[in-house]
Amino acid sequence: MSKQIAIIKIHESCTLDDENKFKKCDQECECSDDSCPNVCERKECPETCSSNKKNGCQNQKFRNYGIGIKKTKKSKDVKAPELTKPNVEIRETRGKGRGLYATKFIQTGDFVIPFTGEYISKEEKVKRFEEYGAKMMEAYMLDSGNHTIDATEFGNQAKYINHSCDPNLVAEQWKLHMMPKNLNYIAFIAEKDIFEGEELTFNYRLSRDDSCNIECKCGSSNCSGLVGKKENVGKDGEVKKNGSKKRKMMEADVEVGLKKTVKRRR
Ligand SMILES: C[S@@+](CC[C@H](N)C(=O)[O-])C[C@H]1O[C@@H](n2cnc3c(N)ncnc32)[C@H](O)[C@@H]1O
Repeated sequence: MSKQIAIIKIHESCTLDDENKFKKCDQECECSDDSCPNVCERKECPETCSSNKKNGCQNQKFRNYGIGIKKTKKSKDVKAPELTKPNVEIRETRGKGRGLYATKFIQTGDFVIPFTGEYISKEEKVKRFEEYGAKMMEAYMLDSGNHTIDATEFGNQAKYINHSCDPNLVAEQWKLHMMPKNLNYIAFIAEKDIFEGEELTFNYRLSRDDSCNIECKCGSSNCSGLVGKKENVGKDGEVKKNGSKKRKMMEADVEVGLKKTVKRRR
């Protein structure tokens, strides 16, 4: 069995426009798009946010999935969330092993699924790779910035998301209320409308250290040929081979740390 790894590196910086710059997440705020300061900064709102609002707070997706729930004195008065399950299922693909598929229509900007697992250091990642390799086990890992998230033993369905050079998901880093500030949580957000039965994919963007020589079977017209291979982007930002303009922009976003926004809806 081969070792498997997915690495992402994402930089997010909130750029609220002048009108919303000094806005606070107050009773009027629906927390459903970037006009909410918390959503804009990719921070989940505190659970008490819901009870202050007529229509509830829409920025509770990790908590609704069961992540980051901590009982506090205040939270005794707040109803525990009814846990939501993502509209996805694992299926066998053609030539890529298992994959994750949509079981319902998913709209652009929707939160699809978080990536869960154990948070480990870079040193532990190297150690575990060797251990998994020795045991002929597949390793499922994602780089969250400060840590690597190891989903091999304790991950959710998100570990079965395959790579595509023309993906329909983007991985975002989020901070959760009451959770350590150095932990980045990862959410997969729909970058396009996704129809029932479609495979969910994201761009692995493997770093040079983690690059692999697996032939990419994503089937997209801008396929780079290898799973997660970084394209050859010149100084002028021009992709040297096999790159579409859209892909070039995404690469540039990552390289220079610009904001990559997917407009969120309710
Ligand atoms: C994180 S796993 C994804 C789930 C995996 N398909 C499975 O069955 O466990 C990553 C591995 O899936 C396969 N894979 C993912 N995307 C692929 C692609 N576009 N083309 C070929 N193989 C792919 C490769 O073997 C890669 O190492």
